[in-house]
Amino acid sequence: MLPNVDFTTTQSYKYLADHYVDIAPKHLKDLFDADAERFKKFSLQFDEILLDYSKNRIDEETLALLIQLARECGVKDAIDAMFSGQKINVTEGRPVLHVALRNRSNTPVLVDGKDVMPDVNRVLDQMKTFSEAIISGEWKGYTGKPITDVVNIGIGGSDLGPVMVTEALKAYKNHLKMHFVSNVDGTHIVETLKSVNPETTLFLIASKTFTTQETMGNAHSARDWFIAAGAKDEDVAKHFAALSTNAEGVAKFGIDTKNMFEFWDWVGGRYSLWSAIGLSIALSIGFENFTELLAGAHAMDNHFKSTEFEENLPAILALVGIWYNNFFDSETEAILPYDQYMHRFAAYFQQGDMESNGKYVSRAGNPVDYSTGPIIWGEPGTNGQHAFYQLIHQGTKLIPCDFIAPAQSHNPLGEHHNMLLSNFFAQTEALMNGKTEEVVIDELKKAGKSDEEIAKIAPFKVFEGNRPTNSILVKKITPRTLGSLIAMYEHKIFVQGIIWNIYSFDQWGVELGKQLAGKILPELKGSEEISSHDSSTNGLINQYKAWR
Ligand SMILES: O=P(O)(O)OC[C@H]1O[C@@](O)(CO)[C@@H](O)[C@@H]1O
Repeated sequence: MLPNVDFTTTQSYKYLADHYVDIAPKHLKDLFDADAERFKKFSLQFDEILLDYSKNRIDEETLALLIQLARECGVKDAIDAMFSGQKINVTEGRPVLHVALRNRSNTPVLVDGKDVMPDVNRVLDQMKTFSEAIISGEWKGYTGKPITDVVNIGIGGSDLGPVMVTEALKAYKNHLKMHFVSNVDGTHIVETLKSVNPETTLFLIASKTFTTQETMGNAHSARDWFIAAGAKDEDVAKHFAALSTNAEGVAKFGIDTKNMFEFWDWVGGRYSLWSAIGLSIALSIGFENFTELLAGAHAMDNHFKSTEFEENLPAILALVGIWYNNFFDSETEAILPYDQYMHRFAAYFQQGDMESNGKYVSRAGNPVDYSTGPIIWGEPGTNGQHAFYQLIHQGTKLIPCDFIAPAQSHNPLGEHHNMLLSNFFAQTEALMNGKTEEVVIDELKKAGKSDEEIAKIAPFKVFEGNRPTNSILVKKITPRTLGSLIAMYEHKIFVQGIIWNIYSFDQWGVELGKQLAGKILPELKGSEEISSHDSSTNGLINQYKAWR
């Protein structure tokens, strides 16, 4: 099973705490000035992905101690436990095996003594056959027309992954128009249904549990709309498919289980885009490209489980993140893709990271007394530069940032890509070097400012710098490199959870709100005053009922 080590009691943690005192006062500029080989020492390449982590507040001693920390916390054993199908999702009694979904080597993966690969491949074959029939137009709707629009109805891991990937790989998409409905707010389904024709629309009801309130509500509304448009119950089979682990729930909803694409309870929702939940991806970019996505992730899996931590991209990202989170007290991490197609990448890892490591109870069952999962946020560059970079450059908070960019654009147009990449390079350089008062004053003098004007404005134009970043340069965002990138971040999250001694695989924290919403929903019917809650909740509910 998983190790149960309080990392703050390890020898390497103690050494790191001492080392922090030594390295914290050093400026990144000085670290670079002192070592011409710094970029070479602190960068790694995996296939067509370059990770430059040299603009971090580390030296070789820091890295060695962080790697020692990973070893003392049993990270390698934990990796082996995950890949071998041990039930490391202890609070739900399940293995954590999204890696099996993309195990293109087809080496056996045993769950309760049974190899899961035949089932994984059966569903992949079913996805291939189905997606090819829809894409080719061979599959006809109830009036004999081919499908033109696909509406994926799901939320959380049943939405964020498909949305992020189909957007990131838009350059590979075919003629099918993809739509994603997730919010229970009626606006989401109403606005979507305005733009589609019931005769040529396929609905994918994506839900691991097939009980999620938002998804079931939207699914029923879609079905009501479909029947109200003139279709009959028997036509549902031509226009509704289910992606789920819950065959009983699917049948109860009225979807033919022939149109069900199953996956299993050892697939976490936030790790499910590689499973049947990825059917919308296969429909959007074609099954072959979907298998390329799987292959890229599989390549990263092999790298992760077989590479020493010194050369291990997910491990390095994880350890550098722990350095800031637990020694510099940073609270957030920004993911900044300089690629408009990757505009949902940060949002995807808000669930991936925060639902995994947003935990305060250790694997021993006790509240922890240290910081765990960071707040993940971000927007594509260069837009972020015109929104929140002010705070990253001159705010009082340390915000480690991951800058991601492709060397090749899918839309080469004049100087655009050079302009984009010039900003990608310049921002991490500026965050590292800053701008000294001396330089500011010199610039103001050259601009003809008087000494009095300079004295007034100079302090506001100084940049401390010393703000850490990772730069991830990808040759081109393709299904394969995207698969590797996503898996790299998944494994980074895994390593951090192991070191923080928490369970990264359940999500009990999302349950309480759902339970209370279930109690409040019936109170919203009728017009009587509500008094069963605290005065705030009662006041809000009663005002809502008065106004609606
Ligand atoms: O796929 P489903 O079972 O409908 O769950 C949707 C999402 O709901 C959760 O918040 C769990 O309740 C996420 O973990 C999950 O991805």
